[in-house]
Amino acid sequence: MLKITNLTKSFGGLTAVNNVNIDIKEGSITAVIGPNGAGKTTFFNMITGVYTPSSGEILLGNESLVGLKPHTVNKKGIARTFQNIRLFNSMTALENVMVGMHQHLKYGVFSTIFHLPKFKKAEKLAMKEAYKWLEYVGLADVYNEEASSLSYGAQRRLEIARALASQPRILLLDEPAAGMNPKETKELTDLIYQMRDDLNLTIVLIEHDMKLVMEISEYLFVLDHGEKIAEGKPLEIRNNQKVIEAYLGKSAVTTA
Ligand SMILES: Nc1ncnc2c1ncn2[C@@H]1O[C@H](COP(=O)(O)OP(=O)(O)OP(=O)(O)O)[C@@H](O)[C@H]1O
Repeated sequence: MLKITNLTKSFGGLTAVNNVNIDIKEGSITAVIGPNGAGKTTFFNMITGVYTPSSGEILLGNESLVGLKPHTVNKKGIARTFQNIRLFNSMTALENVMVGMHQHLKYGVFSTIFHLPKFKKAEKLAMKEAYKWLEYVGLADVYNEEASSLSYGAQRRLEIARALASQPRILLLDEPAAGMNPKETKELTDLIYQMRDDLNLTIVLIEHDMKLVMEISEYLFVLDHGEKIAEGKPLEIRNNQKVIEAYLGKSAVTTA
């Protein structure tokens, strides 16, 4: 579904992602892992149009995403969450989800400014739809609370609801379990399965929580210093010498 070929991104003299090839299968739960600074977020930023690759190709089906702006990539069916939660803190949970939907709303600027009936009707529908997504991620009871007042786990769910509201086919989750307690992580795991199964989503996640990654991913790609050093099923990755060395350091492995 997503075919990434020879993808490279350099910042001045630093090559953050170096000639990486990754295929993401439709309907899969795939993880991109690697030590700090391996290039994982840069990789997501290229897929979502935040960064233009220095070279390489990103194909969604037969269509290239290279050079497209983030909102265009989103319209094509790719949504994401961020490593550092990016919500509108003083807006309610419901309003935050409505922001995620704006691309799909059909009223024009004129109707919006003058609050014409067309706008009001569209807004009502949008609120209903946004509420549905809050219900889906288990946040219906806090729909009217300010985002900043929600627990950390709830804020991460709210980001997911906002991403879902843009009706993606592929959802990229950047460290979704960061800062979560074990109960929240378990609930997140259930939600990820649920999204894949109910919504036919393809899910790609960057995650440092190895327990979660090994449990939930069907396939993994491992980056280290910008290069893909391994790919495979969880068990293969767990036993891969290169991966163990990347995480622990070569000296730690040889002296162990
Ligand atoms: N905009 C930028 N300008 C310059 N260097 C950058 C930029 N973005 C990322 N880098 C560098 O690229 C490298 C890869 O960073 P990236 O954030 O993609 O790694 P990561 O695998 O997501 O790390 P982490 O797990 O710590 O989030 C790092 O050395 C980082 O400092």
